Amino acid sequence: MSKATARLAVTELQHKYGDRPVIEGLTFTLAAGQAIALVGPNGAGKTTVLKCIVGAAEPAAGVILLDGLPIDERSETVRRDVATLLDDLDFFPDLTAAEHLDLLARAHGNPTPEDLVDTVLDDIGLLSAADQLPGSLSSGQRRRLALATTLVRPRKLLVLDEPEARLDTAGVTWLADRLAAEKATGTAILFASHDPALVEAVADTTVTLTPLP
Ligand SMILES: Nc1ncnc2c1ncn2[C@@H]1O[C@H](COP(=O)(O)OP(=O)(O)OP(=O)(O)O)[C@@H](O)[C@H]1O
Repeated sequence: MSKATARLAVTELQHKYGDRPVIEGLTFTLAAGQAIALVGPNGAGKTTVLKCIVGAAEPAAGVILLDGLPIDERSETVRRDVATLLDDLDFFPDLTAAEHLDLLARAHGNPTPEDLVDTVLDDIGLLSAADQLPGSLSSGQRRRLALATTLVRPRKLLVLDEPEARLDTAGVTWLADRLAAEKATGTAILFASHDPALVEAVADTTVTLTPLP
């Protein structure tokens, strides 16, 4: 795949915490409509790579290009095109599940998101919890709501850290189908996962990281 056509191109990425290298010489390209899974044991550096890509961590070296341009999380284009779910989200305690999604969709330029919000809530199995406050949702339901935030906004690249976390079996099956549908509409997906079945179902390419000595 040529770098010119890659949605995301990562070249010779290096990251250190203090003096300790965690990522060294990582290179991969991700095309529109494709998915790459980052796999490897705890501490291998998967989250660190994702953080470098979304600007939450500063690489020590390397180049990260989104559609051929250096990725800059402050740019409007990047904020529009890259939908990210890394950690658990902090929700507003006094906004319902539906209001969170509504707010996010409007912030990303959709003036009439009601139908979309209903569809996504239904899709993610939270329609009956639409009017609940985050504090009254189960941890799995909160995780579903967090995933839903990536689905009510524009996106060309989805960056997900262990999206399967806290989902039940049906939820993981839904997630695999949903990510496949995302790919079919041209979204590129970079995700870290410890679930071999999800990786098998979604990833076109697997990048295995190993902890550095
Ligand atoms: N803020 C930090 N400061 C110092 N070291 C860190 C920091 N964050 C992560 N590390 C270290 O960097 C290494 C990679 O961590 P990272 O979270 O990227 O791994 P991971 O592959 O995502 O692990 P897991 O599968 O447990 O989520 C680990 O050794 C971790 O201890």
